[in-house]
Amino acid sequence: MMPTPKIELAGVTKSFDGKQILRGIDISVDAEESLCIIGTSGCGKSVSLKCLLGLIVADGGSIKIDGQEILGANRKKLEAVRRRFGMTFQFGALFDSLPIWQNVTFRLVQSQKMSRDEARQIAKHTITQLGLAPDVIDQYPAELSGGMQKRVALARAIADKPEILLFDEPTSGLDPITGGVIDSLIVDAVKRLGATAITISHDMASVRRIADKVAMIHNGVIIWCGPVAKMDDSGVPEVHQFVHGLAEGPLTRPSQKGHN
Ligand SMILES: Nc1ncnc2c1ncn2[C@@H]1O[C@H](COP(=O)(O)OP(=O)(O)OP(=O)(O)O)[C@@H](O)[C@H]1O
Repeated sequence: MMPTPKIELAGVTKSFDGKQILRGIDISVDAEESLCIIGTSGCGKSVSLKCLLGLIVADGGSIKIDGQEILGANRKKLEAVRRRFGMTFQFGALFDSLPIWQNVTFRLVQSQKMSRDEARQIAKHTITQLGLAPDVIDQYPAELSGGMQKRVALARAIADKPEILLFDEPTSGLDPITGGVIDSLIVDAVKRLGATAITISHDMASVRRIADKVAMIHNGVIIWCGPVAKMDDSGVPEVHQFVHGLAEGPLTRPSQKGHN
């Protein structure tokens, strides 16, 4: 018998103000698998992850975690489900007014009554695993470089050892070397935790490092999903154009051609 997928979205739809963004998203991710979602800007990658987290309520379809339906679940159930997720957001990941140790252990302190010393120890342990110096825990986000802030955001996502990790453009805005370091930290963390991961990325080098499986969203549906090794010969013109960053192809909108 096939194992139950860890995460399964089936026919997920979502419109905003009459505009349909998701037209029936089907995604299945097995336990301990790492999926990357790709697609042009505004195609609905973040909306899909937010539906999965219950931050946005999908209009229709089904969203299951370990075979349990969560679309339409009550707040209590959603909160319990959310606790199983670690997430790094694309923007504004850290709380500027809190020192790094509080940023990293924010959820742990909230959900478990934990002493200040214990929280500081966990923060120190987690950030040093990610290659930051232990004394960084007493600094504030504004004192750190972009790459260090991404490591702190990653530390926060993994500090309470979640089963599922979601990353929204984890390497955006980083130089390629720092981006590569963050990618390998993500791969290590996912392996170490035995977590299931979904990452949104525009950076194809990063996708090749992180993904077991890749799914591309276009016009509100998944137009291709397959192992990362098959991405280069998907046979789908939109995937080919995106993966190779070609200016010409089916994804190029008419408004971007001529007319200027
Ligand atoms: N809360 C919201 N209210 C109204 N429209 C929204 C909302 N959230 C997203 N959208 C719209 O849904 C579309 C998809 O947004 P989404 O953030 O998922 O894109 P994306 O694929 O993640 O893009 P990018 O790669 O640029 O981050 C956009 O047109 C966006 O304006």
